[in-house]
Amino acid sequence: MNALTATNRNFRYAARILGLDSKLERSLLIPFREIKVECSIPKDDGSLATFVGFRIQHDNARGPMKGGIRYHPEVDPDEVNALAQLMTWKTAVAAIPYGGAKGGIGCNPRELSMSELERLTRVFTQKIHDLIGIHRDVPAPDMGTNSQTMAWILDEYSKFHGHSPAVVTGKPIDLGGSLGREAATGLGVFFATEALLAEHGKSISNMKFAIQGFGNVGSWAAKFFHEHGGKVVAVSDITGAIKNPNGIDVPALLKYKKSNKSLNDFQGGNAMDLNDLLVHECDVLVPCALGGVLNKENAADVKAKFIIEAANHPTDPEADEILSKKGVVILPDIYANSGGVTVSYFEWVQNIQGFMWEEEKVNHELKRYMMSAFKDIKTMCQTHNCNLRMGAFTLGVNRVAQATLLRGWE
Ligand SMILES: NC(=O)C1=CN([C@@H]2O[C@H](COP(=O)(O)OP(=O)(O)OC[C@H]3O[C@@H](n4cnc5c(N)ncnc54)[C@H](O)[C@@H]3O)[C@@H](O)[C@H]2O)C=CC1
Ligand SMILES: O=C(O)CCC(=O)C(=O)O
Repeated sequence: MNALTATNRNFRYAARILGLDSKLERSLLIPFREIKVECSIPKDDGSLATFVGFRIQHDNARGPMKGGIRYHPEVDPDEVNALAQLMTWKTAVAAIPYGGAKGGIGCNPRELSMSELERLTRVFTQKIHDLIGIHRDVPAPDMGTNSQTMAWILDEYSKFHGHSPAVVTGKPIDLGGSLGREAATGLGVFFATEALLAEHGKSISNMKFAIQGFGNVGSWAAKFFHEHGGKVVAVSDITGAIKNPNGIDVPALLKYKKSNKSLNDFQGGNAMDLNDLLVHECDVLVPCALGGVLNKENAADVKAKFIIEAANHPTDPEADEILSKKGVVILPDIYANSGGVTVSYFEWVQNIQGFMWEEEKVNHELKRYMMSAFKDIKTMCQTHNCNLRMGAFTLGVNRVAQATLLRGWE
């Protein structure tokens, strides 16, 4: 199912549970602004390459719009639209004063040189600079982008508007980035998993984890699970997948990946088929890569008892139904991966304050926000007798609806 259809369906279901007025429902669903730009750059060999960039600004009732920028060949307007909408509900679930947005460029960053990536990022920034801003829309990294990408956006934006560190988050520390932001999504995933397992009388220790994606989110999450006694029994990325029933030595894998840029031929496990990771024997499945990976084709074969949605919309509604019938507990994306945007908020606050927090304070505050959101979601689940996804959706949608009603339309 298309990402936007799936996200709209979840939103409509939540709106029905909340009994939202149909006009308000329509107003919340339609994005505030959709930006599509042509980005042409000279390649290193002198030839011209043209890419299409998007920034979808979904909603700003609760504050400046916030969300990452993705570089991936499959970026399309519907997916960016869905991801922008998810950011609106996510920032509301996290109770941070933002709306939602998302951006992306349809490109394969693995096939572009550093200087080509820099030119592409600068051209994209030139096209959107007057529509983003510290109190308007604040980008951050997502799949295929990182702190270097944010540094280029900051530099290009500052040429038009003066030095503005708070216009992006997930920046390098030397440019005003926050301590703890790089690890934040993975650490938030760890706190969220700990809270969910505790509800079920379990702990991270000795649970078996299968992790799809070993980039920013997946590698940090794996590190935290491993450090707390979890057994990471399978890991995959775009280059391959490995398994080890006794638990992979995650620090050794991190070192291997850093020097080899690939998981292939890692000696601490056996190679397995990429697609088998999602149905591998484990207690906890943690998708940390693309959307829509759990669908009606593979949901019935999932062995995990818990799914932690570290990626955005990894489970489509058809899979949701199959998995819930099997009794699999799913911790939804708009809560599970909200640690990233929460520490982005701390970064923005630090930039505005002109004051840098200790990493310990960042992580302490992150845990506090994650625990508080979990409690709020559980309350919604009890109030509306619904699962965790609808608990999170009703929580987020209700907060945005209240802000919208309070502001009015005049
Ligand atoms: N970076 C962040 O702070 C946040 C990221 N997310 C979400 O987490 C997910 C991952 O994002 P990042 O880690 O930032 O991206 P990344 O670009 O750092 O890493 C993505 C990983 O997925 C792997 N991958 C791609 N296709 C794959 C496939 N078919 N099978 C297995 N692995 C595959 C890549 O090789 C890479 O290891 C995305 O859905 C993103 O939207 C959500 C919240 C915050
Ligand atoms: O850190 C941020 O502002 C956004 C992170 C993001 O794109 C996401 O949570 O999906």
